[in-house]
Amino acid sequence: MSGTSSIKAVIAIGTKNPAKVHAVQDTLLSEPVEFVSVEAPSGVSCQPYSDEETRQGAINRAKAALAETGADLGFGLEGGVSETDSGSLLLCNWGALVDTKGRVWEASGLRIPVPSDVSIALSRGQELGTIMNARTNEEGTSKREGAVGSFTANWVTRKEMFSHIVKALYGQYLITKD
Ligand SMILES: O=P(O)(O)OP(=O)(O)OP(=O)(O)OC[C@H]1O[C@@H](n2cnc3c(O)ncnc32)[C@H](O)[C@@H]1O
Ligand SMILES: [Mg+2]
Repeated sequence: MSGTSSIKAVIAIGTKNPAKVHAVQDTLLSEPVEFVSVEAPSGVSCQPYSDEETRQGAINRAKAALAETGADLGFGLEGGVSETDSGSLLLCNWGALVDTKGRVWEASGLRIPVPSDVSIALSRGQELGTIMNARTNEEGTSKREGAVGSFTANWVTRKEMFSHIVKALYGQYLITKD
């Protein structure tokens, strides 16, 4: 049987975390693309502690995912916290999309205050995922609803939050790629 097969762009996703992988795959479901997910180093600390570090982690992951796979596009998504002028913490999340020409598109997502008990644990050097597991008495919260889900009674989940970033990245890419 012969058929016409359209050539699909391959998108590499720089993580194995299902909350992030599904955010990309489900958001771009109707686009002419294929997906591959790979562990990609963020090149920043496990728990980024500023907007800039979180943003850089997303860019590094996107570039590493592209380099590891030879895909057409690479997505990097990174979660972190950033300090306000008054010293309190906000959850922050960043995404980057890169292409084979070295172009980079960026977007950040929802910011929401981190409750003070969680902030204190973070300031002692613990990773947010670990703190949230202990706080909810569950394992793998960062792979599901995430801290943002816990702080919003699951009105905003980690996947949904990253989906918004993915839309902002892909939309920017579509209008500037040519
Ligand atoms: O496998 P990777 O992709 O690294 O997935 P991760 O869950 O470790 O995700 P990040 O490195 O991007 O996140 C940094 C830390 O923040 C935690 N985290 C959990 N939920 C989060 C949320 O809603 N926003 C930001 N960070 C979150 C996460 O578990 C990590 O400890
Ligand atoms: Mg991580």
